[in-house]
Amino acid sequence: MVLTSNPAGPELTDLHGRRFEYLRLSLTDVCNFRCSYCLPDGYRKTKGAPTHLSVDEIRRLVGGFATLGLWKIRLTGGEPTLRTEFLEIAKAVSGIEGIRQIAITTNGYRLEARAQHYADHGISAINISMDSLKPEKFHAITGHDRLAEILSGIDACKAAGIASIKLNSVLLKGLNDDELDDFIAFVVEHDLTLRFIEVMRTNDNPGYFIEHHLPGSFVSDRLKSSGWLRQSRQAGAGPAIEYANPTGPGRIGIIAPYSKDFCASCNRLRVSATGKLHLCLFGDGGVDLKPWLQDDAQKEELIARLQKLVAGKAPAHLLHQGNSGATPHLASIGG
Ligand SMILES: Nc1nc2c(ncn2[C@@H]2O[C@H](COP(=O)(O)OP(=O)(O)OP(=O)(O)O)[C@@H](O)[C@H]2O)c(=O)[nH]1
Ligand SMILES: C[S@@+](CC[C@H](N)C(=O)[O-])C[C@H]1O[C@@H](n2cnc3c(N)ncnc32)[C@H](O)[C@@H]1O
Ligand code: SF4
Ligand code: SF4
Repeated sequence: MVLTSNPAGPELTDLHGRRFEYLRLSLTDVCNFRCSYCLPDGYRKTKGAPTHLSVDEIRRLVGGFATLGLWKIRLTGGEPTLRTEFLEIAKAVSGIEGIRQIAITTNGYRLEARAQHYADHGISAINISMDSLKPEKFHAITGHDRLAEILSGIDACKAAGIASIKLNSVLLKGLNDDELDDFIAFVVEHDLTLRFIEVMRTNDNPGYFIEHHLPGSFVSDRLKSSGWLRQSRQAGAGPAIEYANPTGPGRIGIIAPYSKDFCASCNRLRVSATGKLHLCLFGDGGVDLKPWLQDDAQKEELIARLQKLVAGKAPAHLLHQGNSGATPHLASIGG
């Protein structure tokens, strides 16, 4: 039996029997990196683009979701830490009744200096993107020579007592697939979890996808042959299948959206930086929630709207048919 986190209250469910307890909230589309699979030409401002949600709008939004049983919020982007009110937002969200975890996904920007502030403002889980352990290759993939900063940022997160620290590496044929053993040695040495993400096709990267996509089995075959043990999924966890080192510390996860039944256990929703609800990473253009975030008195209306919209979530993405929905790149929606 699955226990609900909101036993007395309403829930967010869809017609395929999935319950949603995890919100990925993008704080900004802006990014300072130029990852080759995401924003190879860097962030470009579009004229007349809608403004991002204010702190008050975010508070109302998360309050509505929390009433519907969502307890985990991941702040993402673009690069979420570039948002000037980042700490204020983290603090505001962590104080909302029912919210049990504030997580962030970051490229590690200024992490060493800021990790303690993050912890002090209620952030207890940090996922850090790190696509290579070789400085030159890291630079080539992200457009920035900042691997050393990430490494010292990881140490700072540990020192700040961040309870969960994970690394994300997009698995890229011909770019970092030769580093698999180095990544494994790194997580064992540093007692960390690293997840390999299969590169996903978006509307902007079809050629790149064909050139660099590698199935997650490239990693799982290697792990299984060395005796790594597949773990069961934790409550509220993302879609990664994780393996534990049989002889010591370290975990490796695989996020394989092209694998069978990947979407059957989908437990997350997304809201873009401008306040659009996206039912799927590869869905349509999203539904604007801003009109229901203007006054605290709109909460009942917001909740009713969320329940109605979420009920209609599609069963799965259509990536196998080469259909990435309306998603130009993952920075537009927060990954
Ligand atoms: N297709 C798809 N990819 C996802 C989904 N969730 C996460 N990913 C991919 O995995 C990347 C890293 O996810 P994270 O931001 O670290 O979040 P998470 O995997 O939910 O992390 P945990 O909460 O620590 O389990 C995302 O940016 C996406 O590229 C999902 O629901 N669908
Ligand atoms: C969109 S970024 C946003 C947060 C932050 N800027 C970062 O890079 O961690 C979130 C995650 O999406 C991953 N990502 C971006 N584009 C991707 C793609 N096309 N396929 C797979 N993962 C992708 C990144 O590697 C990163 O781990
Ligand atoms: S993956 Fe993250 S860091 Fe890289 S360009 Fe996209 S949003 Fe920026
Ligand atoms: S692709 Fe869409 S339905 Fe599938 S797991 Fe991701 S968000 Fe959920």
